[in-house]
Amino acid sequence: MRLGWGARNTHSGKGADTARKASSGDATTDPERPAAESGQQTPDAEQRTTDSEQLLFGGPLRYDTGWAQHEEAVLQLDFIALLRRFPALIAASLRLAWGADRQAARIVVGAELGRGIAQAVSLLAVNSVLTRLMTSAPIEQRLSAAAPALVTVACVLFVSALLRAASTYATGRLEPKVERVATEQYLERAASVELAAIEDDAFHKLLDTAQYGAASARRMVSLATRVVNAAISLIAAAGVLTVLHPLLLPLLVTMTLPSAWAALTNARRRYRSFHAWVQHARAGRLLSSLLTETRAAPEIRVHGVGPFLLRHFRAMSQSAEVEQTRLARLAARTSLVAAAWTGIATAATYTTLGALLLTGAMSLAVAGTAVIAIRTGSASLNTLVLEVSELHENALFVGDLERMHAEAATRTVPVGGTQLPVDTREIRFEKVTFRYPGSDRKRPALDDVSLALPTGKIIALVGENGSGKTTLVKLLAGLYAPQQGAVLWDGVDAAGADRAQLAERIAMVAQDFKRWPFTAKVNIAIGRASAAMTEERLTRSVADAGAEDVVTDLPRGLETLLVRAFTGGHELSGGQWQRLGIARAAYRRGSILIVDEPTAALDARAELEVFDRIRALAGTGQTVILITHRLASVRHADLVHVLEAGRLVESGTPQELLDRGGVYAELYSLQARQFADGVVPGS
Ligand SMILES: Nc1ncnc2c1ncn2[C@@H]1O[C@H](COP(=O)(O)OP(=O)(O)OP(=O)(O)O)[C@@H](O)[C@H]1O
Repeated sequence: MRLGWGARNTHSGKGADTARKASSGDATTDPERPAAESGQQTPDAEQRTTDSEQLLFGGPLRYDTGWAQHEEAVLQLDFIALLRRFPALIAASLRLAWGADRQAARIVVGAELGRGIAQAVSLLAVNSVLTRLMTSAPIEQRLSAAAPALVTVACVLFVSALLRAASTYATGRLEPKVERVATEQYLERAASVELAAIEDDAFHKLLDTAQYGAASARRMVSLATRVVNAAISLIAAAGVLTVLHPLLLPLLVTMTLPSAWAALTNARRRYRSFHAWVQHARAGRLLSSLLTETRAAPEIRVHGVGPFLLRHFRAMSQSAEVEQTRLARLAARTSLVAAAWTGIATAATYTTLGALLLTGAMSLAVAGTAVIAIRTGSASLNTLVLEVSELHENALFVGDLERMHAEAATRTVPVGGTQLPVDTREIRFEKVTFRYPGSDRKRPALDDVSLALPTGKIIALVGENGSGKTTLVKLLAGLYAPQQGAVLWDGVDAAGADRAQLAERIAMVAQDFKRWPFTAKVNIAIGRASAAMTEERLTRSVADAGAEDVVTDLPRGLETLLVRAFTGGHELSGGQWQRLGIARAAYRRGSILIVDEPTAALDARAELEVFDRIRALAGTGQTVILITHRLASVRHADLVHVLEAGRLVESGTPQELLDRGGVYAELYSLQARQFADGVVPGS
């Protein structure tokens, strides 16, 4: 049995094409080449990715724009592009650090610049020491001549140590701040987008990849520090080498190129693999959390779902392990090639030094300094290349975060807009047609619906499953905008209205309202999280919802934590939760109260009571939009709209609809007959 996540897998957009091209790269005889040079996946990798996609999604993954952009990002991981981006990377790290803590950023930059200069001075001082020691003068004279330079070396080392300590402290202070700021921005953006974006799988993938951006931003701080330090000490070593002999600098570069190539090749592979496997990783995490989740626990035990989930988890982990092994194998091979290349270049460097010494083109003192400078320089260059490639790799993840910010900005709930009439008398749906974004269903969820919702009344929405009732109230609450037609508040189109003002007026008990893992008190007061919590308002809301018994039964009353698996945690029944949900909506005190299936989990007595309360709320001037399948409860409604397959088929008072003998009357008599059958056996 397949798990079938990501059912919509037949995407044929531009992004999908790019991704398909990317994953069907030329099969070459060198398994490294496609990943390392052409940016294409190996046939092996392609096969395995496809296998995992089959396992996960029952077909090819639906790639989207994010993917195409990652392709570009991967292709940017070549040496020239890296060099070109170097200043931008350092600037990006600085910006992050500056935004998080200016003082610490100043200390890091100052200390690292100081350390680089200290390194150059110490190299020159070492050269001076060697030159003075390697003369033919008596040893005492040589030592006293070298003494000032030796003191300089000691002082420089001392200053360098102090600077290092300062840099370590400031970097340590900066890193968590950078991560916090980046994480906060990520969460803030994610929470501010339209509901449609959250439901869009392409945006979700972007959210997935971008979540690593904050940790990468944190790493970029210390990496940038090390890069700056290595760059300065490399410049110092290169300067000294050029002064000593012009041949030495190219030799130093040749020695270091192989590790640069290896680092970049491996970084590119890792990044590419990450993007190919990110949804796989999320699905794996989801599976493991299902196995430990309290709500899934009963079914796991009664239906024996555990082994099934475990089997899938194992299969997914194993395919991920295969990918890790592939990466490790390729990395080992690349390192081996790089090491051989470095060995040859090092031998050539020291042979050249020997030849220069033998031919008398270089003195012994200069050769000694050259060896030290080459060692320092190659160490710096190695560090530089490794750190720059790592910096770049992390910058790609920060790039994902920036892309997510940019995408989120285009999908954010708009701020400001037309003011809604203060005392709206009627909300009208005018020829509204709505299809869920990305939906491939033939018929829209709402199809050319025109209806009126007079305020201050109880209006019931009735219809069979999937007829569009919930969709209609979601449009009313401004969670979606219709593709055709308009929702008019006394003639003002809600599409251009101030969304904050619109939301302000709505209180909603959705079918699947959130059961927050907090105390009962918070679960109610979260209905208006921006307002200060007051006891009076809490007590009123509990009473309005008829939830007094629920609260009294709780071990610590409103202070009881409503989540199992935490110390002192308590679980409510479905009906008890439902009453708390209504209390939450009552606490919100919106002028329009939407209740979607408010009594589905209630017993007969509670149901009657809840409807009485809801009617009482309408009596205070609140508009109540009621969605229910229990038609007996609808008889007190002022107006009933009946939906069928996304279309409005009937409207009127309950009595009018019964008299008309249409859909409503049919559904009503069906329910009444069931009830009568139960009461009067044999009838
Ligand atoms: N988020 C969504 N994305 C895509 N399609 C959706 C979404 N929510 C609902 N639909 C589809 O829209 C149609 C109307 O659904 P809606 O939830 O409005 O029906 P309903 O009348 O409230 O049904 P029920 O009585 O079962 O709650 C259904 O065909 C459903 O599959």
